[in-house]
Amino acid sequence: MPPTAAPEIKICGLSTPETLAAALAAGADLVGFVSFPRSPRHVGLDAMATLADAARGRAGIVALTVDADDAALDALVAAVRPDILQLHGHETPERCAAVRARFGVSVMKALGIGTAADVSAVASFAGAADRLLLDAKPPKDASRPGGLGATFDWSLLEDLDPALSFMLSGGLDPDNVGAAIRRVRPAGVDVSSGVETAPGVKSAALIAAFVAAARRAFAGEPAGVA
Ligand SMILES: O=C(O)c1ccccc1NCC(=O)[C@H](O)[C@H](O)COP(=O)(O)O
Repeated sequence: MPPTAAPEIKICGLSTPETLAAALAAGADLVGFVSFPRSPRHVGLDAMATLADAARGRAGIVALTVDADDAALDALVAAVRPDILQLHGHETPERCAAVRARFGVSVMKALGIGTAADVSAVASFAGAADRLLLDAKPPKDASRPGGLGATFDWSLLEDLDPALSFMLSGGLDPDNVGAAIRRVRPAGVDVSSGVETAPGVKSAALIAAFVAAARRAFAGEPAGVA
């Protein structure tokens, strides 16, 4: 599932049929399911397959893994049949390209941004992944590499090659996503914590508010127009 020219809105970390239904009803373009046992959003393969089947044809199905080996990805791809594999660990450009070639699915590579050096590294992934997701760099002692609800300094992205297309994530929520889109001009946005009432507990109301706010900003509506 290659990206289109239209902006993409992704709701990540969905784990129940009810909140998946809310994301689909709100018009999310991509829905993400987390395979990382230490995460409060982790779903096992059987549950992920059931959720994916409910979303198939209505939104792009994104399966998120962290430094998964081929055996783990074999099992996940066979069970879930995702449209996109989100690689959220330390995968290199070579590993991203190898995953794409082996499984024949689109790859979304998440990259943590905390310094100018992190921004410099982004370009090396451009040919190896179909989508680049720029996220807040997790602290060294973080329990997981993403889904932490932390923003990063968006001004760092001013040094990015303007020809590079990327999605923005990291601490977005219904209140700040419009400003983020107007300032950073990403090709898409991704949220998890910002549409939750507690870690792993998604809110249908917050999902709807997030998608609506992002759509308004992508449509070029000025801030303050509801
Ligand atoms: O959500 C998790 O628990 C998670 C665990 C391991 C790797 C990545 C994880 N989440 C990634 C995301 O949900 C998003 O792609 C991104 O990090 C934005 O998250 P948030 O700042 O919570 O909106």
